[in-house]
Parts: sequence; structure tokens; C-alpha cells
Amino acid sequence: MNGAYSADQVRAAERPALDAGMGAVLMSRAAFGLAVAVQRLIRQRRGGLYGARAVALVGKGNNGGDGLWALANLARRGVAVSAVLVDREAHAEGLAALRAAGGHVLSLPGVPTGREYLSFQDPQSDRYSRPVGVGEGVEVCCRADVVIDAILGTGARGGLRGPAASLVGALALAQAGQDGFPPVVACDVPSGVDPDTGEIHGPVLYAELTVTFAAAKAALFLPPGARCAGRVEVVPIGVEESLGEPVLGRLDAGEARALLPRPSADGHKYTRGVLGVVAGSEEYPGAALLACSAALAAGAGMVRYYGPASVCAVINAVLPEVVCHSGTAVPEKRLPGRVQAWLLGSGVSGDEQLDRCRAALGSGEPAVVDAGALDLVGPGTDRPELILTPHAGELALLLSRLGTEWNREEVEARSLAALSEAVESTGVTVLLKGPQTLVRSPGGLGYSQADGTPWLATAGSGDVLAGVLGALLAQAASAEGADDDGRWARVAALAAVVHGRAGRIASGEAAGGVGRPLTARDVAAAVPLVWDDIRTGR
Ligand SMILES: NC(=O)C1=CN([C@@H]2O[C@H](COP(=O)(O)OP(=O)(O)OC[C@H]3O[C@@H](n4cnc5c(N)ncnc54)[C@H](O)[C@@H]3O)[C@@H](O)[C@H]2O)[C@@H](O)CC1
Ligand SMILES: [K+]
Repeated sequence: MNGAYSADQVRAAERPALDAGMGAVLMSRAAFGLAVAVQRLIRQRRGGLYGARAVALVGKGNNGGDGLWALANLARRGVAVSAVLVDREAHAEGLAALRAAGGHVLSLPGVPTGREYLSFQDPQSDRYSRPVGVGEGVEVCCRADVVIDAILGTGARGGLRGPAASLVGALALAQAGQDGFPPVVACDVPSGVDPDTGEIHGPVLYAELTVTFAAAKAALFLPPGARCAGRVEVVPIGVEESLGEPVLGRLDAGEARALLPRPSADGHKYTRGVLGVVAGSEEYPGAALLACSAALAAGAGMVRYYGPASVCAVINAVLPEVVCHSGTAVPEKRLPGRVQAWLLGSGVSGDEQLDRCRAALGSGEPAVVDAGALDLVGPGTDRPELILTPHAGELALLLSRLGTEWNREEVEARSLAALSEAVESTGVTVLLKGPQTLVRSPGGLGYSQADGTPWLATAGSGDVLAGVLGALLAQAASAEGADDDGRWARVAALAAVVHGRAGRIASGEAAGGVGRPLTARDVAAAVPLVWDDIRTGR
């Protein structure tokens, strides 16, 4: 499984090698990997390296050291390279290597350029760095074929400050406003993003590619930081064995393939999982239809629908497979019919549907708790087999109801903290919907999935996700032998994979297209194709 790690975990894994005096070796591996990735990018854009220009923004620590060594490597391959020093110090050996390879050294206002600086860091050199203002720094970057962001890595605390913040702020404006702005390659993590939480502090550049060392840092799996990271490439540096358990996992295609349920030869509809759905209402019948279609498409052995007679009629007109129950809920009594799992709350409104949701929750089976049913889960519920599926706004409301004031923007800015607080307070599993889908169970590993496409942000898409998750939950609940603590989070992560991939099929991106508008119905219709798509390893 792909995993993302905290800065402390990576530092701890590096410690034995650093204690054994291998710091320079680790850095040379990191810098080599960075340089190779940059060369590839330049070749894709220009066809060759000769005559290309690379600029690195260089901070004072080892992240800057990686950038300097990578530039030296590029210079030896014919690339014209410049380092823009943004701090009062720079990695001494890296700077010497860059100079020896013929690279240019520029420094921002406020960064010393004279002999006192060089005698501190670079006693062998008799060369000075050339002072540049922010405006010239921007021009130098705009003329480059690639900009390497090597200001801050895992040592970052808070956002960029001083000259670095001025330059990156100006570059971010140029990047936002100019089509021809060169691609940015972030070294380890985009500078200005908290490596552990993905929070963005102040100005930050959007990278096309992040080359990260040993393992992905948590920020690369977490919004909003992950949005600045672009594609993520992991360069091994020889400490990977010591990393331990990641803070966040990500199911890849191979794992998803192994987890996707398949019917056994002697199975029948009940062993394949029966899902009870309390969704939709007279006001929103569409939510019920989408959730039921998606559940059938994701392989539920049978779907039972519970709701108003008018919605039952709509469902049966389109989906004759669904068994509908329009009787009202009787307090303290189970709803009729056996099910292995529930999907509750998508598009529900009114007391009747909420009563059905309460009855279903009281019956003890695992359940997806969506939209209108989220209010039914309180503090100390302590049922990991309940999977809540809020978006950021709904999670803010849930947390506020549980006793801590959050708003939507705060949840979006600190998504892992918000998610963890909800899980700890309620004791249930939570799946937070968004461009990255985050999942966490009490005491278990969390997941971050990024399988979808922005085209999925469309009305009804959440109802389809809830239907897919409900079907997978019913199948997991009816499967034998899979009763470890991690299974609820795993099934939620798998639903995010299926939903995301169905979105990419429906938008044409899975087939190599640039993407096109889709409807939630298109996504539901594409769900069965995910089984083929994943089996062929695409
Ligand atoms: N330790 C190792 O063995 C390896 C480290 N590597 C690189 O080293 C990086 C970590 O290096 P460092 O620990 O030196 O840390 P950084 O290079 O991330 O930061 C350097 C220093 O900047 C200061 N700083 C923190 N936040 C700041 C802010 N907001 N504004 C201004 N200054 C700030 C701190 O004093 C920090 O120690 C990794 O991200 C990776 O790129 C790689 O070379 C692989 C090997
Ligand atoms: K960086």
C-alpha cells in the first residue's frame, strides 16, 4: 500500500544512517532523484537538455541542500543553472558543488552577498553571489524552463517569511496570471505547506511535480496542501525499511483489485449482501433513485428500499429489482425484511424518513450515515461499523453540534484534525468527501484517496458514493473471516476508489481523454465497469 508519513517518522527513519555519518549519501541520493525528474520534465518540454535553464529557490536547510546538489548535477549535463538564495545561510557543500559546476548564485535583498557570508559558509570560494531584487528574481524564474522549489522541507514551521515570502508571493501572482509560467518542481514538499497537516501558510507555488524522498509526506495526501503538490514521485534513499506504519494509507489499483468483492460459485443473493436503503423523500425522490442504482451497480445481492409510497413508485418504475417497503416505522421495532447493512439519510427530509433511519440505526447492522441522518449520531456512539459520509460543511456542523465550533473553511484548511476530532468524539468511522477523500476509523489506519476527477463535483454524486459504499458494506458484512479492526475504513476507502474511477470512466479520462461533463447517473452507470478497469490494471 502507498502510505504517507509524518516529518518525525521520516526523521526517525533517517536517524541511524545520519548517526553512521551517511547524511551526505542520503542527500546525494535525494538530489540525484530530483535532478533525474527535472531532466525528464525538461526533455518532455524541449526534447533535450542542452540550452535549457533551471532555477532553484534555495532555503537555508537540507531542503535547500538538495536543490543545490540537484542544480550541480543538471549543470554537468549542460543545463544553465541558477540558485536564488532566500535566506541568510545556505547548505555549504551544496553551494560549493554548484559553484564548482559553473552555476550562478543570486541572493535576495536582506540576504548577505559579501565576503562575510562566504567566509562563514564557503571559505574556499572567492566568488560573491549577485544581489537581485524580487522583480529580477521573478524575471529569472519566468525565463527558466523549470523552477525548483527547495526553500523548506520537513523542517518547516509555519509559512514562508521575509525575503522568501516576498519572492514566492510575487511568483505566485505571476504563476496565476501567466500561461507560459515554467513548471515548478517541489523538492520533498511545496514550501509554505505544513508537511504534517497539509495546511497552507501564506504564499505558495503550485507544483506540477513533487519529488519526495523515502516516502510521501502526509501533506502530499492532505488537502489543501496536496493541491499544490501536483504529481508525486517518491525517490527511495535507503531508509524505507525503517519507516513503520504510515499515518495515512492509499489503496492502489492492486489492492483495490484484491478487495473488490466477487460472488462465490455457491453464493446467492443473501450471501452477496442485502442493503437496506432509507434515502430520498417526496421532496427529493432523485436521491433515492441514484443511491439504489449505484448500490445495484456496485454488486449488492439485493436492495430493499424504505420510504414514502410515491418514492417507491418512482423507484420501481425505473429499477424493478428493488424491493420497496412503504410502511411507516414503528418505534422500538425493526424495519421489515433482513438486511446486512444500511444506507441512511441521502436526500431524506421530514419526520417519517428520520423515524425509519432511527429504527434502522437501532437494529445494530453496519450503516452508511449520510446527509440528513448525520444528526442522529452523537458523542460516544462507539460503533466503528457506522460510516459517516459528510462533506466539509456537514462535518463543520457535526463538530459544532458535538461541542467545538468549526466552520467549513476551517475544516477545509485542517481536514485531518477535523476528521480525527469527529472520530474520537463519536467512536464511529468517518469518510470526508472532497477532492481527496479522507477516511478514519477509531484506532485504525486512515486513508486518503485521490482517484476521481473534478467533473465528479456535480449534484447527486454524493448519493452515488453513498450507494456504492452501502453495497460494499453489505458485501463486507456478509463476507466471512474479514473481521479485523481496519475493515470499516478499508471498505470506505474502496468505495472512494470505485466512485472516483467510475467518475473517470464517465468523464472519458480513464480512456485518455481530457475530460467532459458528466451526470450522477453517468457515474452510477459506469460503476460496474470499474471491475473490468481494475482487473486489467489500468
Ligand atoms: N535529514 C536527511 O538525512 C535528509 C534530508 N533531506 C532533505 O532535508 C529536508 C529537511 O531538512 P531540514 O531539517 O534542514 O529542514 P528544512 O530544509 O525544511 O528547513 C530548514 C530550516 O529552516 C528553518 N525554518 C523552518 N520554518 C521556517 C520558516 N517558515 N521560514 C524560515 N525558516 C524556517 C528551520 O530552522 C529549519 O530547520 C527534507 O525535506 C529533505 O528535502 C534529504 O536530503 C534526504 C536526507
Ligand atoms: K520544498
